[in-house]
Amino acid sequence: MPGVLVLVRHGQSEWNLKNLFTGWKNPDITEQGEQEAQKTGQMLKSKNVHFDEAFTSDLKRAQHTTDIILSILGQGHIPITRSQALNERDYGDLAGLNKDDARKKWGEDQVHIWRRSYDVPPPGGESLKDTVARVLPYYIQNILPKVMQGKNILIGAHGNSLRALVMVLDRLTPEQITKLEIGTGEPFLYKLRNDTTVEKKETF
Ligand SMILES: O=C(O)[C@H](O)COP(=O)(O)O
Repeated sequence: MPGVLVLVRHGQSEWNLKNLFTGWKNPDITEQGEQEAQKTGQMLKSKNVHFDEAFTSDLKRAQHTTDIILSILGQGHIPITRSQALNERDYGDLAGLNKDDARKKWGEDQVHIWRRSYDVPPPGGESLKDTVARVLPYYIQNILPKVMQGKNILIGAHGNSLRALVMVLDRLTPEQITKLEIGTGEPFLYKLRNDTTVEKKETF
C-alpha cells in the first residue's frame, strides 16, 4: 500500500513580510514563519503521521520549515534530501522588487499574469510550466517510488514549486491552476492509489 505524501509550503519568510518577489533568493523565515511551521508540526502530530523521509529545496526557508516540523514530530533523525529541483519558481528580474511597486510599474494585470498564469514567464525567470518541467521529473524519479513502496514522505517546499506538483496530482487545467493559492506553512496530505493517482487529499 502506498504511503502518505505531505506537501508543506515554508512559513512566512523575511521577504514575504517585506512583500518582495523572492524566487531563488535565500531569505530565512521570520518568527511568525517559525510559529506557522510549529503549528503545522502540531497538526501533523495530531494526525499521527510518522515520516520515513523528507525532501526539501536548496533554499533556507524551506529547509528551516522542514526541520521545525520534524522536530515538533520528534522525527528529526529521518533522512532529508535537499534538491534545487524543488526550489521556488525563478522570479528572474523581479526578484528583490516590491510586489506593489511592480504593480504600479507594469499594472495589476501584467503582474498577476506573471505570478499566476501557467505559461507566461516573468522577465528572465520561469513560468509555472517551466517549474513543472523541473519539479515533475524529480518527483517521479526520486519521491514517487518511495511513496509507492509504502514510505511516508514530507516535502517542504515553496508556493510555486508546490503549485506545480499540485497541478499534476489534482489534474488541474492551466485555467484552474491560476486560482490556486497556497498560504505560508500550509500543508496538504495526499493518499495515493497503487496506480499513483490521488485517492484522497486532506487540507487542514
Ligand atoms: O517567491 C516569492 O516571491 C513567493 O515565495 C511566492 O510568490 P508569489 O505569491 O508571487 O507566487
